[in-house]
Amino acid sequence: MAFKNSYLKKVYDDVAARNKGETEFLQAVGEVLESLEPVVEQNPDIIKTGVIDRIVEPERFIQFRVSWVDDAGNVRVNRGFRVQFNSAIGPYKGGLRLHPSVTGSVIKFLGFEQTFKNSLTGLPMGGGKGGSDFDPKGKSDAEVMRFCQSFMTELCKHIGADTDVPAGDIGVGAREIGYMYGQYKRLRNEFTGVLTGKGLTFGGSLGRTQATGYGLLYLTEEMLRCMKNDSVAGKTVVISGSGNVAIYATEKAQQLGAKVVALSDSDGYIHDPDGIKLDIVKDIKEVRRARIKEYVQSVPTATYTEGCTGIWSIPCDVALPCATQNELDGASADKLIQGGVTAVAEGANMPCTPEAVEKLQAAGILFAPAKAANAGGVAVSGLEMSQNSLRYGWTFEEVDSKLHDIMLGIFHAAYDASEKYGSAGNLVMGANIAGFLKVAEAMIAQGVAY
Ligand SMILES: NC(=O)C1=CN([C@@H]2O[C@H](COP(=O)(O)OP(=O)(O)OC[C@H]3O[C@@H](n4cnc5c(N)ncnc54)[C@H](O)[C@@H]3O)[C@@H](O)[C@H]2O)C=CC1
Ligand SMILES: O=C(O)CCC(=O)C(=O)O
Repeated sequence: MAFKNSYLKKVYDDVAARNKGETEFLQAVGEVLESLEPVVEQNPDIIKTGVIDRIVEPERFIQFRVSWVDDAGNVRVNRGFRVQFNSAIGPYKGGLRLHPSVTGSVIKFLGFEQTFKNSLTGLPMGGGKGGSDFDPKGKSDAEVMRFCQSFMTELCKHIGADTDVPAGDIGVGAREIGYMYGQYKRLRNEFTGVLTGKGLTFGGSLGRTQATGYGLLYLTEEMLRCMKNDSVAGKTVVISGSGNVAIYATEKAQQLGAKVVALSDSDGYIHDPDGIKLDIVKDIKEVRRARIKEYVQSVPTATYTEGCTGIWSIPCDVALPCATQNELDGASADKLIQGGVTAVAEGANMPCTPEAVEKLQAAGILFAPAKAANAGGVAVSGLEMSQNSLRYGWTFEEVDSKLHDIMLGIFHAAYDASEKYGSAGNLVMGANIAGFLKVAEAMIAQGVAY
């Protein structure tokens, strides 16, 4: 990390010393602190409030044992986490990830980012995140249910509709939220909006399934319109991943008139130059929970290639990384630039490495960071909380129109902050600053012992 400001360098060094080896968390903290240099320069009094020293330390970090019994009768043990990062502007809010790569560092980076993302939505939500190193791949429905029940048996002691409201993330969709909600209700005997992403028959919001992918395209469209007088229509788009975010990003991109030519999973990627047939992908991923390579059995003109990073060699106008953190590195950024990319927007959380972001920005590529670009999911989660509190449900069109307005608001908040703090068009800096300022103001108003 290259800090010009000695105070920010000291904050970063303290975080690095306290969180040794937590590379993902340190990467996320370093990026935000770098963005705050002009804020500290313009308002040196902020140092005395200690708000920056406080915002990088989670309010609470919970780690717990999750034991469950597999179909063969064996006892299995996983590690569960919930980080309650910041509650200055609302109850902790953020998803749960089930993936073998989950560690304390991954959960902390996600919870830290969530704090600023939630602030950008304009809704009253603090930052949190959780999950487990449980691997849902290859598990039966009954095993997933038993795991989710055991996980919630501990998690329910720490969450609540006005305290902390988890939702889905990688490996957690409608099925897992249903099992967890059922267990919460059994244990607590209360029907509240304690989770979002719920099924539509028990308090879920229309539009939550589509929200992150649709929101990503609403923001990308606004970025192209305002910064390049252009639009998504007619563009060739490459999207990584083939989960919730990637599928609904593809759907909205196609509705806006773009051609999506590639998708991937953790084994490899498909390239369909004629345009991805989304109904086939939905059947493979949402119904059969199978691998993306099966696509070429239905579409023989498409190709399948093993490995994840090759997808960025496919020439495109717009690239939307929607799989996982650090999936797009400096070499992949070079390939995208050579392939003529003009805009990159992050659907996943922190999918581009710092080197990739630097290269894309230096090449003049429009770049929308995750905190802004993928905030649509949590925004509609916030709308689900509102509907639960009202004991009411809005139509799909009502939710979608609010989502659209929120995403445009996020783009303009980030753009305006980038201008005000001297880096017009640098949306990484703008999103970090705009997200930070609201949380910081609330923390200062609430006093030092939060
Ligand atoms: N679901 C949501 O509402 C939101 C999700 N996100 C982020 O979006 C990303 C994707 O999440 P979801 O779509 O919800 O998860 P998901 O579990 O529905 O799908 C994840 C997909 O990524 C693929 N994948 C995993 N590692 C990969 C790799 N190295 N290369 C290529 N593909 C890989 C998986 O095979 C799967 O198809 C994550 O970073 C998540 O944190 C961000 C905001 C909201
Ligand atoms: O809907 C939510 O509460 C969380 C979504 C999420 O995990 C994210 O924005 O990364």
